[in-house]
Amino acid sequence: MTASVSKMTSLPHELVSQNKKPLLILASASPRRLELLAQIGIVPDRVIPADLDETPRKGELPRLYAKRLAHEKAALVASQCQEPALILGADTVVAVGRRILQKAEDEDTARRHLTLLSGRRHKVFTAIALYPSAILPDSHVSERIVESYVTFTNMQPHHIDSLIAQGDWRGKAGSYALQGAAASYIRQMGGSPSAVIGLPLFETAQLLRGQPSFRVV
Ligand SMILES: Cc1cn([C@H]2C[C@H](O)[C@@H](COP(=O)(O)OP(=O)(O)OP(=O)(O)O)O2)c(=O)[nH]c1=O
Repeated sequence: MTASVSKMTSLPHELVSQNKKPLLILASASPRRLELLAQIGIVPDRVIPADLDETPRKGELPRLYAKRLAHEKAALVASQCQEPALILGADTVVAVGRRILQKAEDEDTARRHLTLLSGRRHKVFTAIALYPSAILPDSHVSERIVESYVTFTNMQPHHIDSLIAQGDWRGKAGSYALQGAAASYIRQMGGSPSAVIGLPLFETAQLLRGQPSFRVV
């Protein structure tokens, strides 16, 4: 597995002894996650994407895959962090039964995903994990996994072609964006809209409120 994270500079240890608020680090390259955090008034001190091999293990179930990746992203950044910090990792997985629809690399794959999703209900699992850096006292690892479902109406090939042409499929699990043009084909959804878009806001705020060293209003 290849893994890398940008180098961080360390801060003086007085920060810990003075019990100052730790940094919040978002371990994600997803612009959606940053926007969603901003929606609840949270601006991370740093954004440090974790560069991981995201290949599912053979036979890995979607829920466990999402959970594993959220933990791995947060743990990787935490392991290389020299400052008192809380590190938030997240992963969103679109699943049809046991089948995981990963972010498509090309239009043909995205078209296959949308064709599969057309006229049926699927699940979206988003896992979040919050890790303290080694230097942060009185903190613990915490996690939440949120299961949502989304039902697409029947889409004709020209509807799918139009979605593909608009480009929303890029970088999205399942090759669609609930927050984009695909919404005009989504008959129903249940669970957490913010989780489908990448970060369950209620659960994220819960995790942060549960950390003694971090205050969220
Ligand atoms: C289903 C769905 C997914 N998505 C996005 C959220 C995530 O950014 C992405 C799922 O891929 P992820 O691997 O969870 O996240 P990422 O690769 O964007 O970022 P990182 O791994 O660095 O944290 O799909 C939407 O924006 N809208 C949707 O409706």
